[in-house]
Amino acid sequence: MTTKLVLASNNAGKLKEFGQLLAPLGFEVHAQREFNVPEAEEPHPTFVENALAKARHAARLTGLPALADDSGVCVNALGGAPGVHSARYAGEPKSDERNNRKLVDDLAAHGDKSAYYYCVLVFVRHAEDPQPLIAEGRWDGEIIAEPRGEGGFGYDPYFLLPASGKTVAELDADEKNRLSHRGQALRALVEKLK
Ligand SMILES: O=c1nc[nH]c2c1ncn2[C@H]1C[C@H](O)[C@@H](COP(=O)(O)OP(=O)(O)OP(=O)(O)O)O1
Ligand SMILES: [Mg+2]
Repeated sequence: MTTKLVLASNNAGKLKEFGQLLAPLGFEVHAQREFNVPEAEEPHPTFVENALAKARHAARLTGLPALADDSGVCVNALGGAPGVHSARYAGEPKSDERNNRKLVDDLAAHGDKSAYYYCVLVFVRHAEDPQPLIAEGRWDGEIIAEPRGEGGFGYDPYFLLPASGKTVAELDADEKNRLSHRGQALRALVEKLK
């Protein structure tokens, strides 16, 4: 049986990746935009609380099971910033270009460029689900000052994978999904759905 679910995100990059990751698994996936679900508030200090808020919001407004992702880049020399604030690091309106510029500027004086992507996924069967399924993923790398590559989204052109010498934006979609924080989290979540 195929499970129909709503993806509680308006981020085009995430939606594309979830489409690729979920397609082979037999889910019928709909973006929340198809149901005119407005962006949820994300006021919380943790990824898991924000992901839960997004999932409940989409489930409440659609009556469907919902999957939400809260994610970001955490930079060690910056005490874990931008972290949960990654999407709005350089303020409103959200802008990947300004976020990336601010990140590079903020890191310029630091020798330690190590960072990691972090993703929490929350699945709720309905808005009041007392047992949300939760999974996480982490992906280590370093922040570089000059962008490279055209793939991915967000911070990817500045996120270097030292093992391959490539940025995430230089990976093809399948490679990114195999390695990424989001791919890891989704595979862990799917195990819990079984
Ligand atoms: O694989 C990734 N490659 C590059 N950048 C990424 C990735 N994963 C998260 N990120 C960055 C983008 C954004 O600056 C923040 C997520 O913020 P986050 O609030 O979870 O998502 P969002 O507001 O863009 O869309 P939505 O809340 O509708 O899902 O972390
Ligand atoms: Mg957001």
